[in-house]
Amino acid sequence: MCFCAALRRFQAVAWLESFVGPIGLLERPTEKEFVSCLRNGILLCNAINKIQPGAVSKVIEGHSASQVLDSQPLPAFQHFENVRNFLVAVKELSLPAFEASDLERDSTEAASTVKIVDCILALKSYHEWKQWNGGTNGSFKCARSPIVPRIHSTSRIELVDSSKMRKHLDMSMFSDKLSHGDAESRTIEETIVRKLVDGVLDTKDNIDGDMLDSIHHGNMDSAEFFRKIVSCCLHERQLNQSPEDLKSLLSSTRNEFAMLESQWQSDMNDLGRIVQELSDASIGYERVLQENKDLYNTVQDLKGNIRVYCRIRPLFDAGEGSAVDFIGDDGSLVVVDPLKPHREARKIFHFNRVFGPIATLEEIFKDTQPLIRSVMDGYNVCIFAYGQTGSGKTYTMCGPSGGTSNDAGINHLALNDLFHISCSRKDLMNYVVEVQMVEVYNEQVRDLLTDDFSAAKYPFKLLFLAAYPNHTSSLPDAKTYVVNSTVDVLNLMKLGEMNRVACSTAMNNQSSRSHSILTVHVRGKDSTGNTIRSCLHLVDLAGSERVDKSEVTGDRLKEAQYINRSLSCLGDVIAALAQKNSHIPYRNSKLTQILQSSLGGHAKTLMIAHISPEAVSYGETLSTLKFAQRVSTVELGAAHLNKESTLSRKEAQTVRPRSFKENENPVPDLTPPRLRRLSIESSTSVKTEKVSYMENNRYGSKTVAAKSKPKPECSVTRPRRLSLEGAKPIKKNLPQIQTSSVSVSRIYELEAQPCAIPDPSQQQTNVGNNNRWCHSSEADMRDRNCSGTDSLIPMYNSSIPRSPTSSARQIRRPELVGRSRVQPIHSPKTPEPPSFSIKEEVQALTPLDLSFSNRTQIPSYSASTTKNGSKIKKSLHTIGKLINPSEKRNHKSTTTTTTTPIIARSLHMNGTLSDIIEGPTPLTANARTKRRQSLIGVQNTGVSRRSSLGGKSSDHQSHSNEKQRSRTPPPANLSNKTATKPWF
Ligand SMILES: Nc1ncnc2c1ncn2[C@@H]1O[C@H](COP(=O)(O)OP(=O)(O)OP(=O)(O)O)[C@@H](O)[C@H]1O
Repeated sequence: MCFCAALRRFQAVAWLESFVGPIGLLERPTEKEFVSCLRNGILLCNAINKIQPGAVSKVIEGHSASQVLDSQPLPAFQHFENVRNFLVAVKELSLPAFEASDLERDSTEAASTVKIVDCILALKSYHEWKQWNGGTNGSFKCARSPIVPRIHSTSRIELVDSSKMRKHLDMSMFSDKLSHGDAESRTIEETIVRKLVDGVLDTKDNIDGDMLDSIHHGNMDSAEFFRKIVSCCLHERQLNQSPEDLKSLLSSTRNEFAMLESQWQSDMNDLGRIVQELSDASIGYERVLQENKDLYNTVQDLKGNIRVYCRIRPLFDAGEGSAVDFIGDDGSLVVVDPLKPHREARKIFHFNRVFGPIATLEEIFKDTQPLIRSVMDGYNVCIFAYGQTGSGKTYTMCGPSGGTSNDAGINHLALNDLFHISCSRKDLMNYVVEVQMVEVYNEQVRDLLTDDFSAAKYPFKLLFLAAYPNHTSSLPDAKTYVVNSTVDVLNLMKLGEMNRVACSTAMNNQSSRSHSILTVHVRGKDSTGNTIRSCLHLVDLAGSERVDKSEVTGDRLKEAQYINRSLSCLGDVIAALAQKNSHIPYRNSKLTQILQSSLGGHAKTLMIAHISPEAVSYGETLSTLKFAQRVSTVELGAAHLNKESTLSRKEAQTVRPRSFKENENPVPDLTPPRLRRLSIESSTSVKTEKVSYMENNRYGSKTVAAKSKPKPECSVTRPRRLSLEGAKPIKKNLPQIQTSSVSVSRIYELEAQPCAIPDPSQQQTNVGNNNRWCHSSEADMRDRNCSGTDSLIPMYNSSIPRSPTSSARQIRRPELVGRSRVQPIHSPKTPEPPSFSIKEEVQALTPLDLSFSNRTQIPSYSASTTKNGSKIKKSLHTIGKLINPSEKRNHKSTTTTTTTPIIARSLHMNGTLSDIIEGPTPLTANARTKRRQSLIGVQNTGVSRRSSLGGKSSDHQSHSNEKQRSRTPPPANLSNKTATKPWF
């Protein structure tokens, strides 16, 4: 039996009944009943006419359905006419037809019935298509019947595939094959699937025609087709589910969803925990990195390394090869000789930062800013530009056009920043900024901010700051101007630049022939009375040059030799510092003397090494880079904070010795401590006492406070301070020092008391405009040996170019665009030689001043050294005891360092204070031995310890001794051109 055909038949009957009305058949009629019902053609004609009105124009009505069922034969013509008309109409609609004979009663066959059923179902599909489409859109394409059965026997059905060979689906064959075992199991499986497909096809009459085509053409295999059908059925079933089913489905879905949700929640929690852990780890890592960085910086700060930046000037000729091969973000720099890139190996250098040719001044300043800011916190800072001539030092320090506000250099930006900070902290602290500007030209120090350039003004004498702790300037004779804004400083800088010696050379048409030093002194005082004092050196060195390249002669050649020599001395100092030598040859040049506090003191120092990338400068570039690399290894020791608290000042005042008056200045310490030789651990306490001492000096008080609170770690400096306490008798003969002391203390007093400037007309153009710090009266000014005109600063027209000249720039009096008054603060004058009676002094001393008595007695010994050798020995012994008996052994070396020079210096205090001014010379062990021998009369050399600076022939031996001690060469003989070879 053909299950599929039967199903389709029933479907056709059901449709006919629903479409044309009751046809008198059961729900599932047999083939015979089905055919009989249709035989007269009336039902078929009615159906097609209903679909396509008028398709069969005349339907011949015949027997009723009951007559048909009664199997009464109809007249043949009637039967034939209706069926023929119907088949014609069907063919016109391009629907599958059948043969009229298929409706013959006695010839009922499965195949013919199938055709009739196909035709009826095609009509149904056409009707549905027409309804859906309205019959207007396209033409109806009838799906082909999936099966055209041919019945061979009652139990055998042959499926005809339209395109392929026939396949037998025979149940008997199926059962036969089942018994053939596994070999044919696959075929069986296929067969089963096909059977199922048949069933589905019978029920799913609305299956997409294309899908049917696909399976018939073999484009889709049966299994796939079946899967699609089943999923479709399942879907339908779900849609047709009852509300209860849906409810249960909903609740189960909800449960599933809740479960998924909780699962998702817990997964998210896990994920969150993991992300949190990762984030914690990453934050921790960042923190550790930051800590490492901070620690590294702290170590660097403690070591006090000089920071070194390198700046590369752009090529003048863009087509030329550059010596710079690579610039790394980490401060590495690779250079190679552009002329021999293959033969010469590349050289790698490392600095704190490297700025390429396109780096702007703002970028450089950004990295420099923290240093400058620390000036306002009380640290001394030195920034100096180094490099060969024409490499861009002046460009960096002063800006492209010499420091105009449009193109600001480091100097300008730094001062801008200082004033900005000063302004932002004005509620917390009152700052006072003073400026000095000098140049070192041919080993002479000249004030660039003076309008009096008579030769008598220079050379200046230099102070050793360590010997004058109450000074922030080593140049007391250079004019100091109080400034209130960057504009003030710019005006002063313009004046300084105008006065600076510059000329044209083959290497640079505006070559600076001197080292210029702009010094900014900062004093700050907060509401509680705490003060800070610091200074910022901004140094534009003259460039090293090869005289053969710069093609200079005459005066220019002499200048070049001086420049090279002083740079060579700078190199010597750097080398000695890098090697931690006991002797640092600061005194070999004025430049190193001035920079001593920055290079060897506890300052923060930054060197900006400049290089020219041209091939012709490759040799000098290498020299500069090597020098800079070496500088970066120099350890300065931790930078000192120059801060003083009110407490320490009060403490010092309460224990002030009875025998001394206010405003009496002690003799400066002759033997400044080598601060950088002190251990970092003790630096804080030393610093505190030092500051206290400094302030005491400022107010003319004494430093007995230090004595009243002995601290073992301060033993290095204390004896020296004690030794200064007894300077009162000497001070009587030092009126200028006394005056200057008043001046400095007045500054602090006047800070809170604005006072009038004597000449109101001058007040109008007062660049400094600093009432707080001006001098109170003309008398004061006279006291300070300062005339009214001294305080007048000519304001030069900024448009005046710094013209290159073939000779050293004459000190021109440029056009004045206005005269402004900046109140100069005069530093103390150079003290005059003391002349005093030692005996008187000894009598005047109290037991408290025993240390000083030792010191003051010593000059008398020096006068009679040969007679009183034993006294000297005794004196030395006493001094040793006074230092600190318990520490004498432990600090043997430091004690010697601090005391011996005092004695040594005192021994040679033969009535002039020039020695004091020039400061002490650190002594090596060898020198100390010699000195001691001379003291005890074993060997009296009688030589002066004058430094190489200004050393006269009488100092020759001392000089040669110094030469022996120092590993650095003596000052070159300037008359000898070949002798001026740079250190590097
Ligand atoms: N970064 C730069 N960008 C553009 N031009 C520069 C730069 N640096 C320097 N120059 C130019 O190079 C020339 C030489 O510069 P500068 O005078 O600053 O050199 P210097 O090192 O100070 O020389 P000297 O030591 O002889 O005084 C100037 O014309 C300057 O404008």
